[in-house]
Amino acid sequence: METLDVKKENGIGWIYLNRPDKLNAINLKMINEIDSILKDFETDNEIRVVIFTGKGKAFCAGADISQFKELNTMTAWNFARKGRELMDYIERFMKPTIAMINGYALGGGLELAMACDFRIASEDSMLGLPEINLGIYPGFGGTQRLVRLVGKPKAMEIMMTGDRIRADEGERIGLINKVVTKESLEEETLKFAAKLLEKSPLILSILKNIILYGNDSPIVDGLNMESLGWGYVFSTEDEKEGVDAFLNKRKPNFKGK
Ligand SMILES: CC(C)(COP(=O)(O)OP(=O)(O)OC[C@H]1O[C@@H](n2cnc3c(N)ncnc32)[C@H](O)[C@@H]1OP(=O)(O)O)[C@@H](O)C(=O)NCCC(=O)NCCSC(=O)CCO
Repeated sequence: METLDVKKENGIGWIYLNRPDKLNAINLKMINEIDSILKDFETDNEIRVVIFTGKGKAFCAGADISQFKELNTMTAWNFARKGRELMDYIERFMKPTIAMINGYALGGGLELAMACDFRIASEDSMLGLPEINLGIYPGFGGTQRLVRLVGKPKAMEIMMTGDRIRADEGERIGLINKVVTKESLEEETLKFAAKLLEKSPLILSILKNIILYGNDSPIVDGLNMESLGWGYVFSTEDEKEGVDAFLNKRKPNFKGK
């Protein structure tokens, strides 16, 4: 991979954005490489959680601005569409995803983090959607996802001023799940991932699906999906295992079946 470093370890698929000299700015090559590695992780039964992070001092400083001079209406639209489709894929990914934010998460970098299920940030991280300062606006889903995560007034302030916020402010407004020290970032992220690894991967996928699609639907449809799915879950081996383990006072061993 030209723009990524990838590793598979103890059930976790790691995706390191790897253009540190450009603060891991996202170009078309990176979009295609993330898409390709996610397809591999999706079908690899050993991988149960995916973690995104950045090499060097940044998580990701957004889309690669050096490419912008060559863009016209058609090619810019196409680039935004490709970026957005990747973020949609990450959001709908069958397995839990975590953004381990190690520094700047700006523009497309924050949009990538927002497409993940969870965001754990080091205390020195800075977050923002500064596109307005370039005379553009967020194009990888930020205009929609930030509003849903933090509410309209804060989202409008962040996007319309382009101001950066610190990780602790991000946690306060609900954008970040957990802020930790720089030194403990990986350890804390692994601790969080370990909780997910203990659960049934099958039931986690179903639950994620219901939360996401339900959130985009009228509540009556979301509630209906919930109860239908709840019934379905009782036909799985993992439900039998979980209940049996509880009743017999032992730890469950979920198989994802
Ligand atoms: C993140 C900032 C504040 C860091 O500033 P600083 O520490 O001073 O580091 P720099 O010298 O600025 O950056 C080092 C190196 O990386 C290049 N770079 C940084 N960001 C980008 C980028 N987004 N695209 C391309 N290249 C980038 C920078 O040019 C330097 O390269 P040299 O060759 O050494 O000159 C600061 O870098 C910053 O503000 N970056 C831009 C953040 C931004 O506006 N992001 C939004 C992009 S648009 C977008 O994401 C559309 C999708 O919605």
